[in-house]
Amino acid sequence: MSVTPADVAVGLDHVHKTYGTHQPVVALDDVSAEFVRGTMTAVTGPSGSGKSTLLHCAAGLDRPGSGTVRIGGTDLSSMSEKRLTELRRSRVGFVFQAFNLVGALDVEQNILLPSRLSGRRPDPAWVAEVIGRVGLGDRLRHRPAQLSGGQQQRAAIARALVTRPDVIFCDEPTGALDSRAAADVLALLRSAVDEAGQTVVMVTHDPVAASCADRVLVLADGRIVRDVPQPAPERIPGHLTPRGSSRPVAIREG
Ligand SMILES: Nc1ncnc2c1ncn2[C@@H]1O[C@H](COP(=O)(O)OP(=O)(O)OP(=O)(O)O)[C@@H](O)[C@H]1O
Repeated sequence: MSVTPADVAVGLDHVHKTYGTHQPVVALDDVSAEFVRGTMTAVTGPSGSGKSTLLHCAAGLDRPGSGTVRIGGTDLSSMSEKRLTELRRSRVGFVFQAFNLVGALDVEQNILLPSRLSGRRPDPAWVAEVIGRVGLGDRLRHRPAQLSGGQQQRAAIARALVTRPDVIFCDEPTGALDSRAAADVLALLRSAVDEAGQTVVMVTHDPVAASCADRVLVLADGRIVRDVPQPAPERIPGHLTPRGSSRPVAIREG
């Protein structure tokens, strides 16, 4: 099936990124990739291969030295920092290994923070649905430090979902979690793709997480060295929603 420009949620075209000037490190070396709407892509590869740099450039958190990045057809290179921030707030969600919740705010305040920052009042019914999906209805008044790692990551996913972003970028979302909590997080990300049609781009070292994606990109030395569609389904944990299924994903409460 051919991909039209309208199908592309995020596109990188000949992206180069170098750090430092005296002894420059080439982090991305002529990377081109298209992330299709309504799909989950895992980006994997050895330490230092450029995964986080790719994610940061694709999400508009960092600017490439050359090449172009497009989100929903909008070229980020000519945008001012202010417009880039607005675009990130309205179109992009982030989930990080370290959760990045604000310790002084409770769960509900954390979940609503991106909406507050963008000055948009989210639909209360949608907020309730997101909170229900991540199974944190009875933890809304808790601070992040009072939650388990898995609960904190589910709060971070709710925070990413609440603005209904086109794309959710994840950097090692299961890296700090045990296997059960990781499975819950992967199920939530999968349902964002399969049920809400969102696009997930996930950096991961975890082969189980990668096997939940529709496609795996492997980086080495700043280049894409493999592009694997449909990784082996037998490696997908049995309790996750299979690709293409519309079955709801049950998340444990608590
Ligand atoms: N701020 C920086 N200054 C200098 N070099 C950097 C910087 N950030 C990354 N690098 C270098 O760029 C290269 C790619 O780094 P990057 O963090 O993207 O790799 P990674 O694949 O995500 O690694 P890991 O799996 O260890 O997180 C590495 O050689 C790294 O040392």
